[in-house]
Amino acid sequence: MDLVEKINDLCLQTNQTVTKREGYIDWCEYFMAVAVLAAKRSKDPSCQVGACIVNKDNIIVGVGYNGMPIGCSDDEFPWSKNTSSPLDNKHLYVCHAEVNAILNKNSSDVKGCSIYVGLFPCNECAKVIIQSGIKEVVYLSDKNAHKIEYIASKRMFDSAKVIYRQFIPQRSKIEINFEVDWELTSPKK
Ligand SMILES: O=c1ccn([C@H]2C[C@H](O)[C@@H](COP(=O)(O)O)O2)c(=O)[nH]1
Repeated sequence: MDLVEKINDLCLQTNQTVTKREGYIDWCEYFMAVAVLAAKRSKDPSCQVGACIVNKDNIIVGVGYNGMPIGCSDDEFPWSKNTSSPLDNKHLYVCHAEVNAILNKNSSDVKGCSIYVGLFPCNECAKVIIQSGIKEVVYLSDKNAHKIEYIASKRMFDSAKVIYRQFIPQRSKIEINFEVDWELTSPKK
């Protein structure tokens, strides 16, 4: 319990005005955290990407991460790249996080939505993002900015008027603790 929570707890016990909790995460942190959490489902040993699509009402309408297509076993299909045999390269098979998030949508479409992604989208994802009507891309890392696929993404986004902006975290981490003591956090009866 932090100081404000302790004061509020005291206020609750003595029937005094209680102020709202501090330290809560804002919308952008929340959506990017969902994308980062989704990435933890990825089986790709070298790069885990997550994506979270949000509508204008701040409702999450799709989440995805990079993985093998349904029915293509994570244990049978390759996770290597730079292989001598091109057919053993993961890039031929993996569905990208952005595409999975769009395909997983729980709304009729994703027009006008924003997509939060760990990694700036490649050119193939950029095409799908544009065609789906997504209007904003918020990304954490642009580590591939020098590669032609990513230069092409920006060229297409600029032409199609899809806004892209980097998410600059105001905190280095958000902790998820499954061992919450609900007795301590619940208001007293
Ligand atoms: O926009 C993108 C770009 C890449 N991915 C996925 C595809 C792969 O599983 C990894 C990239 O692997 P590397 O080892 O860095 O080549 O990321 C994606 O989901 N979205």
